Amino acid sequence: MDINLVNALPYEDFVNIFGNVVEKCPIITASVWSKRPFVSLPALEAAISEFIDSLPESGKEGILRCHPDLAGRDLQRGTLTLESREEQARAGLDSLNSAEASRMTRLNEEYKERFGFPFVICARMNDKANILRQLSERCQNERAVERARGIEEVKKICRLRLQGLVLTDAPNKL
Ligand SMILES: NC(=O)N[C@H]1NC(=O)NC1=O
Repeated sequence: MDINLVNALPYEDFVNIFGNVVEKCPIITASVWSKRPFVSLPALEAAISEFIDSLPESGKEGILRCHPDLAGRDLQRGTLTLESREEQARAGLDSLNSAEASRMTRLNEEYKERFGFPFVICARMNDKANILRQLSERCQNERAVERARGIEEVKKICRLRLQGLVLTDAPNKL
C-alpha cells in the first residue's frame, strides 16, 4: 500500500486497517490520523512512537496491560487477536511442552505480581527458549526499567505489524 493511499484514507478506514498495530489500542491510531500527511511509513511509525512517549507513565502501563500473556489463557481459549496469534505461533508458543508451559505460566504470574503489568516482548524477533530466558531475567529488574523495556518491545511489534500492512500485498481490511 502506497503512503499516498494511506494519507488519503478517511479515519474510519485508517482505524479499521491500522487500529491494532499497537495491541488493542485503536485510540493511538485514531489519534495519529490527525498528523497526516505522513511522508513515509517510518514517519507514520514515528508519529505513533511520539504519541506513546507523550503519555504519562500510567498511560504507558495501560498500553502494556492491553497485551495478552504469551502462551496464556487467550492462546488456549482461541481468543487472541489475529496478529498476536500469528506472532505467538511464529515463536513456537502454541506448541510448548508441558514443562515449558508451566514454567511460562509461573514466570508470567510472577512478573505480573511484581510489576502490575504483563511481560511484553516482540515474539516475532525471538524463539520460545529466548522468551523464557528473558522473562526469567527481566523479573529481576526495577519497575521503571521494565516499563520502558516493555514499551520498547511494543514499538518493535508495532513496526513489524505496520510493515506487514503497508509493505506487502496482503489483503487489507477495507
Ligand atoms: N505479552 C506479549 O508480549 N504479547 C505480545 N508480543 C507479541 O509479539 N505479540 C503480542 O501479543
